[in-house]
Amino acid sequence: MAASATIPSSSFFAKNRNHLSLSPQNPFLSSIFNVSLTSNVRRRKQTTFIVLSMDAKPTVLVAEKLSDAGLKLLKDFANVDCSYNLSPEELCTKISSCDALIVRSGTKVSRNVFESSGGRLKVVGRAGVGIDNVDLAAATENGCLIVNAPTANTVAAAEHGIALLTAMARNIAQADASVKAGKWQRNKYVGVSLVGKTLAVMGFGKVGSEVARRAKGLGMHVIAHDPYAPADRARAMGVDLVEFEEALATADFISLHMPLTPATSKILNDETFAKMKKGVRIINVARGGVIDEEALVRALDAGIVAQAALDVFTEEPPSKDSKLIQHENVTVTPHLGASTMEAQEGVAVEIAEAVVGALKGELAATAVNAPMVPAEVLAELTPYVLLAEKLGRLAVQLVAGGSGVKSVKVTYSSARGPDDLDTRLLRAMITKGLIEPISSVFVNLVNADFTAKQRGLKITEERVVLDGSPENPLEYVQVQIANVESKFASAISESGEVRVEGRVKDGVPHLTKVGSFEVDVSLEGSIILCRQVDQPGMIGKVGMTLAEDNVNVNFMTVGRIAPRKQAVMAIGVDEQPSKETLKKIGDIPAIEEFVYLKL
Ligand SMILES: NC(=O)c1ccc[n+]([C@@H]2O[C@H](COP(=O)([O-])OP(=O)(O)OC[C@H]3O[C@@H](n4cnc5c(N)ncnc54)[C@H](O)[C@@H]3O)[C@@H](O)[C@H]2O)c1
Ligand SMILES: O=C(O)[C@H](O)COP(=O)(O)O
Repeated sequence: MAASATIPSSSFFAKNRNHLSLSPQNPFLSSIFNVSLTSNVRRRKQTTFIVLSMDAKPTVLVAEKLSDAGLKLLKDFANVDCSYNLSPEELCTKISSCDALIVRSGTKVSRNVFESSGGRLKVVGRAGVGIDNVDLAAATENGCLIVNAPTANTVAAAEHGIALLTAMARNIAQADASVKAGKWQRNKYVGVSLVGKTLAVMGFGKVGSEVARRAKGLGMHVIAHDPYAPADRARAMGVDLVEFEEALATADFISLHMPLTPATSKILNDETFAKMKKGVRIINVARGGVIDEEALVRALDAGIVAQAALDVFTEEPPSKDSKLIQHENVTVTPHLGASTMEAQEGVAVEIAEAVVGALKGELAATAVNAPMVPAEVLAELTPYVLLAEKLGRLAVQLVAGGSGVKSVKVTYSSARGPDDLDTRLLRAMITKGLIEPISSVFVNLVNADFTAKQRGLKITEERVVLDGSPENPLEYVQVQIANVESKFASAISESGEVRVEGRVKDGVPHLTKVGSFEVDVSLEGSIILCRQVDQPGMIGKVGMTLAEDNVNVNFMTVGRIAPRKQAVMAIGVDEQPSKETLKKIGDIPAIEEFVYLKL
């Protein structure tokens, strides 16, 4: 009857720069990928499992050119299929045999791609920043993790922005073409100076702030508009954060550095061009879609915009006879912002590490559609995450019929302040525990909230703040399911819900309450709950019945209202008892009800 810990301590975690490495048996691994070290690719209901057995490597499809350094990292871990220029149909066909996909901005990762993968595609790595070419909603619905490489090309993009700014101001591209055409037009290509001019940086994030820093070095007066940027960061760089309208009205140059979102789509349009200073110059190394390109042609023709320098387009490549591309006051490059040797090597390594990490079950620091939890927080939360899933599993199995579960309340009790506890991970795992035993749906950290919503499962969370030393992140977690009947009446609390409560003891999750009965059983193997009239010999009788079936008991406790009154016995078992054995337990005269629960 000795308890045994399921979570090794120090060897369990191996931290690296961005990730927390976890052993293959860990909760995140199974949560994100359902990886098994021993099984081969197999179907579980509708879900294909990724397999990391020694002889079955995952397959990574690299759909756009990636630097050798990144490819090498991938090849050390996976089978790598470099297939460039695939048509959408070819991509959909290939994807069903791939566990991961790596793209740049040139590949549309549409809903069709996720649906065609049949559940096998577990991670898409975007070797760059912008993820507007990936259908994030479809990825999330299909439980596919999206990671990007958000930092390695920042400087390259900023340098390209400055290159376009200076080239445009001095007509470099046009003058170059003219000289090569045998002309010598010194009067035609008189430029404008930058020093003392106002540059409005629209989007003061990574690239925008690097552009601002460089423009200050050129002697420009830099202002920025970004509704989400902290003013003190801008102030520290000598940049004034201003409202959108002010930026439009005062800038001599406008450089765009915001992501393409529904809010920024065509943010420069007829109406906004009309508010600009006559003769303004526009630089775009963000995304083509932030400008209404037809309106820009009109503004150029009207002389509102004197010049534009564009690296990105609504459609890439743009049509050859596009009026915008051919406009004599427009300088263009074919989406070269991130295209330096250094940046490409950087993004390739960054994305390869993130994809390999994700395939190993690590939580990526650059996850776009899953909770990003710092490694040290994750290390502390791990046993609680395991506890959360198991409590969800137990609670739903206690419900008669199971599927009527609609309203779940989770209570986290902690001596830490509410801001110190990120419950997204815990909520996702409770959701997984609640849904998986009663459905064919595969739930992971990526799709947990979506799946709960889709099933009409409302999960409310409550914090109980305890006095005392906040040594542990949590004291207990309680899961209550309202408006249901239980197949084990003793699991119903005084207030009428199915209730289970658990704690982590010495790093091991324990079930500590069922209904209003205190119990104490480590959450490993499976559990038998029996309600009986408290009397001598009960532990022996049940223990012997299990022993006769060669079922090993790993833990056993009795929680009772009072001596010789009603009691709930919780028994942890390593093996599944046979039906006959369970019947024999039920037939022991003092046992009033019992339930067998798989963890
Ligand atoms: N041309 C290229 O090759 C290339 C290379 C790198 C990045 N990019 C693009 O540049 C853009 C910026 O990249 P980043 O790495 O700096 O991203 P980032 O997330 O660090 O910065 C984007 C900034 O835009 C701000 N923003 C959001 N909505 C805004 C709005 N309505 N108005 C003003 N600001 C708004 C955000 O608050 C954020 O600070 C992205 O679109 C990215 O795809 C292009
Ligand atoms: O968003 C980005 O990172 C840039 O636009 C670069 O895109 P690319 O990887 O296609 O060059």
